[in-house]
Amino acid sequence: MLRYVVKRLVSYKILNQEITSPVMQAEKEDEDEPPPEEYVALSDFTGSDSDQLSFASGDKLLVHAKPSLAWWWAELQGVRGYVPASHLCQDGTEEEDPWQDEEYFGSYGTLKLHLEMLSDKSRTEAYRQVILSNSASLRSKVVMDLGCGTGIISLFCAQLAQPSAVYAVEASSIAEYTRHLVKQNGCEEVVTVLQGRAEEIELPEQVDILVSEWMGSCLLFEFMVESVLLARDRWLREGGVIWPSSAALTLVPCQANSYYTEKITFWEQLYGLDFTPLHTKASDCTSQPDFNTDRVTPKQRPLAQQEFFTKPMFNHLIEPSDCLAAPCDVICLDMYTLQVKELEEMKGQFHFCVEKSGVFHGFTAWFSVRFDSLETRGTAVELNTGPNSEPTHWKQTLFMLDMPVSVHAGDSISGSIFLHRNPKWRRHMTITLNWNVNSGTEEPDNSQAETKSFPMWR
Ligand SMILES: NC(=[NH2+])NCCC[C@H]1O[C@@H](n2cnc3c(N)ncnc32)[C@H](O)[C@@H]1O
Repeated sequence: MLRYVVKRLVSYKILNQEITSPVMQAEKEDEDEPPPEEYVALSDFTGSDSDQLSFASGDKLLVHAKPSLAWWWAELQGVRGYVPASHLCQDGTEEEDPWQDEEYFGSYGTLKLHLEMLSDKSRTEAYRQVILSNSASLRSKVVMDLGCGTGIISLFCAQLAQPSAVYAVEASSIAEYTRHLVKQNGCEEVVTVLQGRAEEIELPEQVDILVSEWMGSCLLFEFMVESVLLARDRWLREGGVIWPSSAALTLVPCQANSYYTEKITFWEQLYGLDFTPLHTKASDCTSQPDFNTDRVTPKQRPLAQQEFFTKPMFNHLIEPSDCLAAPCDVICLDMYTLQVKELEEMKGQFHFCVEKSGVFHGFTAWFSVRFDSLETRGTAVELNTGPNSEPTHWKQTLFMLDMPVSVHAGDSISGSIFLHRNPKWRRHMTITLNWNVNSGTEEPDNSQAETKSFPMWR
């Protein structure tokens, strides 16, 4: 999953080399400007200041430049201005599959991804422990392993328990090798590898257990969870068990001094020169605009923050000492009742009591999943990807504010998190954080409400 993201980021990197043109490019009028691209407005937008261009759903805009991922320089009926990229899509001629399956399953057809996942001992041992601790109850049961990859979970089932059948479903070309691995380990009597998408393959029977390792960055990126829910509804018999049984997304306000220093403070003193205009736009405006909001366009948002803090940092390792408060589970999923339509927009609230003074650089997120025991009164197994557990290949995800805030013990940080699935790119989402910092000493002041949206990754 992260490797998929890295692959995407590589392609984004190539993309960014094309479009990391400074804002001035957006205003450049000369003839070598590349021809504008035509986009269609998905919804209405009303600009909030003079350099933003308002439009209505269905309007055809000409996009002249993409100086940032969030704001583009576009034209409508001869007038140019900044527009929010999230409101636009290329007209219907765009052929690309919204699930990007060719690239997605192509990336899982390489050993690189499976090597990394199998190298993650916390992840792989958790699934092994689930099978081992439920081996007696797995006797004579029918199992579906959705997205089996190299088949490790299916092989655990055949090696550690005596199920009557395991259907190992894998859409990528790795499935051809998975069949060899099943035979090589003497499991071909029990394990049947079916190559194809779980949504499209046919099983010969209903299953008693549906097991899958589907979790992505911030729990949901890749949205493979949708495939698990569809398989649950189609193949899991009444009273069957789904592993993981539940999942939680956890959030904490945090310091991120080294990352902030590396990307922002770095510009303070460079070889005796002052590069601070790259991280502060104070000179351009009388009052420093509030960068932590979506309303600021590239012109107001400093270039360094725009380039380094627009997207989440997906391979962050947070130290427990960087946590400014006790972490909070902000979104909890019950895999037995969760519906696909609920994946479009998920919301969680939080209220953090700051436990120690420090700099509030942003939020860090991670997830945990739980595997209910098949045995009555049996012990559940948990896989936790947070800072107090053994590190996993998921690491944690860091959401940086453009402007850090000093906080003190006794302050509170309250607000909400929105996971908004991308209506067009179905494996992607935007995570919007809304927060208020309230000093422990003064009356709560809601005018400090902040909001910032982070594309993951489109
Ligand atoms: N934890 C994750 N985020 N990804 C790790 C597991 C992903 C594995 O499931 C396969 N896979 C993903 N979706 C599907 C699907 N709908 N049908 C079959 N295989 C799938 C994919 O090819 C890969 O081998």
